[in-house]
Amino acid sequence: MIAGAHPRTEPFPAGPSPFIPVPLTQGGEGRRAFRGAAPCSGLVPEDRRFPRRPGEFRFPLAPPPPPPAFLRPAPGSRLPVPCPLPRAPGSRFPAPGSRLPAPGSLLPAPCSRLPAPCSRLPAPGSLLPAPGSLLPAPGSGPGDAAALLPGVTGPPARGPRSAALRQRPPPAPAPGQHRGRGADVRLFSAVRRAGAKGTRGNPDVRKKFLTVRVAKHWRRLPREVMDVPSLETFQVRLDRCAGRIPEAEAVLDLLEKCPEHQKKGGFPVIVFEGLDATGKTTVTQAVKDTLNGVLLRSPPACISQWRTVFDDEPTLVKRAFYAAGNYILASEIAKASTQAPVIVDRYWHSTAAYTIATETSGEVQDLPPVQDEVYQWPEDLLKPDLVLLLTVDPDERVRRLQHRGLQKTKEEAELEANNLFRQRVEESYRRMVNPACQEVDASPSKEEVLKTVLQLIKKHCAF
Ligand SMILES: Nc1ncnc2c1ncn2[C@@H]1O[C@H](COP(=O)(O)OP(=O)(O)OP(=O)(O)O)[C@@H](O)[C@H]1O
Ligand SMILES: Nc1ccn([C@@H]2O[C@H](COP(=O)(O)O)[C@@H](O)[C@H]2O)c(=O)n1
Repeated sequence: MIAGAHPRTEPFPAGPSPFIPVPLTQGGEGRRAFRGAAPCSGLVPEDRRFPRRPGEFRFPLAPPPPPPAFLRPAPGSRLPVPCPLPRAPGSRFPAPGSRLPAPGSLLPAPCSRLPAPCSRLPAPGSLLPAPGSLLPAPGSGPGDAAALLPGVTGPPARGPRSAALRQRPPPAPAPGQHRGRGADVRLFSAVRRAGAKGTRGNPDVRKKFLTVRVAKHWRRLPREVMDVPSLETFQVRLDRCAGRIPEAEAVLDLLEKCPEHQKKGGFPVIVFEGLDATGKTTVTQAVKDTLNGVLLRSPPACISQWRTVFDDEPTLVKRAFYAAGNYILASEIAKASTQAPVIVDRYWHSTAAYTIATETSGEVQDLPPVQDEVYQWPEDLLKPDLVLLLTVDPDERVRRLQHRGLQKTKEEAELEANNLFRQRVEESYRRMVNPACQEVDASPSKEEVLKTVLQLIKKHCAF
């Protein structure tokens, strides 16, 4: 049975009658206690359970499987000299300006961000820079150099799933939508249109225009962030880093147990979103009690123990973890919503809003424009009936954070210190569509906020 789900034998509503608010609890502690919670033992196989603190464990419990035969060196052949890429002094990255080895050559010994020895460099034309091209200086782009190195955007690391993922054709674009690398396609079609109108017959102008537009776009959002989000995209991303992060393999195992294209049951699914300390824990608990519903959270309990591992990873890996959590959560929602109303504390909008805000800089005007594809809900992820965005006056939010008294995460500290980051997250939430968020001013008292929320639920959800 789903963690936290109420077993039900009779149709809703049973228990306390809906819309009669129950007394409000303090809130806050419950949700936070989830960071590092024990895994759902039923879902995680015995040999895949990890200790609570990530620092206790950094290597797979079992020795890694041998590389597939086609990657093993021929008998009698000499192993390559480890780490042929020159390193910048004191850095894990190759020195800026160093050249990549030829395709098919053997890669260096493991050095945290590089793949296991014996894996092969991808062929030219893949997402990696062409062989012989100059490597960017570490930290030079929004995704930083790590995002360009294998293990993050390189080929899937290993395993039969990797092979299956590689063989599968890329997902077909939705009607009217560009294929996977939408950012490029859109960017270049925009340039071509502008070129046709304003630069016809003047190739020099076109050249300059192209350079400026492309550079500007890449400083804002790396292409991978713009990829059309789907379960497969995130599986591939996790698979690529599974060689060095065993927890990624465990997440993939859980994902494989979730049926694809989950369908909602007959009861409403209501999601609560917002910055930290806006009152999500408090209000979700109260709504759950009032409606006699089921309360679920993202990331779900069975993977939340690995949050600290992924929170320290580059954005693309971190977000693939949270996105995978949303797909696992979807299967919990699908099941629970056949039994009772489902209240969800964070879901896809959180993953998207924090990704967009992290990968951009500057003011809200610098975010991708309203109606951009990045604000769309993934086609293959179960949709809720209603998404409520709790917003609170910034000073009040700081007071609540202090009152909560828990240690701040790195991201929460950044939210507090960096006004622009906070504004970008909130504005990204507001720009999400299909479904869009209904904004709720959560600054008033807990009782008033609950009343407003229950009215909105009554208005938008069929009971
Ligand atoms: N309407 C309200 N008025 C005053 N205080 C509130 C209100 N709602 C919540 N609080 C208090 O603010 C603090 C943060 O609330 P809560 O934990 O519910 O927020 P949250 O959005 O779940 O935070 P996080 O995302 O960090 O888990 C708690 O101490 C809680 O008691
Ligand atoms: N669906 C989700 C859920 C969470 N995140 C990330 O976690 C942070 C908030 O976690 P709390 O437990 O403090 O609420 C949030 O800032 C996101 O970075 C996510 O990306 N997607």
